[in-house]
Amino acid sequence: MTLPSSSPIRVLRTIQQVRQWRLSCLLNRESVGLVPTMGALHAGHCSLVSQSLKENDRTVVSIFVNPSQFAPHEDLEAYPRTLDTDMETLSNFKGKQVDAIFVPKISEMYPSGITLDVNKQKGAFVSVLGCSEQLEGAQRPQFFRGVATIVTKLLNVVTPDQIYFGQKDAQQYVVIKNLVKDLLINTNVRVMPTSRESYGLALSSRNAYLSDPAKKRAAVIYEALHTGEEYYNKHSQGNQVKSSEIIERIMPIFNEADFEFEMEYLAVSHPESLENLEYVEPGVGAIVSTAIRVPKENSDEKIRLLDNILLK
Ligand SMILES: Nc1ncnc2c1ncn2[C@@H]1O[C@H](COP(=O)(O)OP(=O)(O)OP(=O)(O)O)[C@@H](O)[C@H]1O
Ligand SMILES: CC(C)(CO)[C@@H](O)C(=O)[O-]
Ligand code: BAL
Repeated sequence: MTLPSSSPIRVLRTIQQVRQWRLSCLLNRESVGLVPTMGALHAGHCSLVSQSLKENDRTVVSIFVNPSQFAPHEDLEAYPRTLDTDMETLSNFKGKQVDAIFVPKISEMYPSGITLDVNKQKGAFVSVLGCSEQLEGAQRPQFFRGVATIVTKLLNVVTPDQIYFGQKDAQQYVVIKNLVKDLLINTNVRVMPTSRESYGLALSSRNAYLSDPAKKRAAVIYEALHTGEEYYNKHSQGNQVKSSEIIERIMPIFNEADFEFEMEYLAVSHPESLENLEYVEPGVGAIVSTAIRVPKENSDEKIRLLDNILLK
């Protein structure tokens, strides 16, 4: 896990190293962008990095598979870890380069230790009020608390001018925006559009669990959401549109899919509060989001994928 000695990218492993790096940026009056990731980098992550490179003097990418956002039965152990390839990917940006990669150990980020059992976690974990019990929050109760905790820690360590998230994990960025606002954290939360395969499937590190044919089949997720978007765009010219009508356009596409899937939720939510919406008002808009478990090829195992569409 090393970069070529000629690489200008600094690999920071401790909080102290990050703080020193950050201080040097401050002394040079350089703005800093932070892109938090769990690694297994793909073009979606790279779009966040490119944006940060454009908008800041310096960019740091964190790579940390955060245990506290996984429940004990989830895929923490199996989660793809491809640090060498990730470092290569981050070294290969054309033009302006990433300045630093932060790759902390678990003990660095969780000095009081950590257990995956949310009821036994000690130390300062960040509770998220409001939207934590809906959608992802209902399906993965530990998820928002874990994400809010690690992102707060990263913000405390890096103090970036801007922090970058992807539209794909819509509920995550809504939670983070609320957290930054409510805890009066001095950073700008930037959200970048979802990068997709040419056939529509949202890029995701967990796609690595699927074969190419299984990924192609999973493209039905985007096809279905896009059908809902088209319906909304056609009927929303100055009018509110009933959420149930949007859902009624989306569901048949899923039902015609030629594989067995499990839908955890399909919801039309307010873009800022994530409250369930009965009607979508043009100008206010909505997030139509879904979590689907799609089968791996030749296996009973199902992989959980997220996607969403932003209605304007
Ligand atoms: N397809 C994508 N387009 C744009 N941003 C993305 C995309 N996929 C992930 N991101 C963003 O990259 C950041 C890091 O995400 P993460 O490392 O968890 O990757 P991921 O692909 O979302 O992984 P997972 O499969 O675990 O959901 C998050 O802000 C996430 O929203
Ligand atoms: C924001 C994040 C890096 C926190 O671990 C993670 O949830 C992710 O990659 O989306
Ligand atoms: N991108 C979301 C990270 C997670 O599912 O844990």
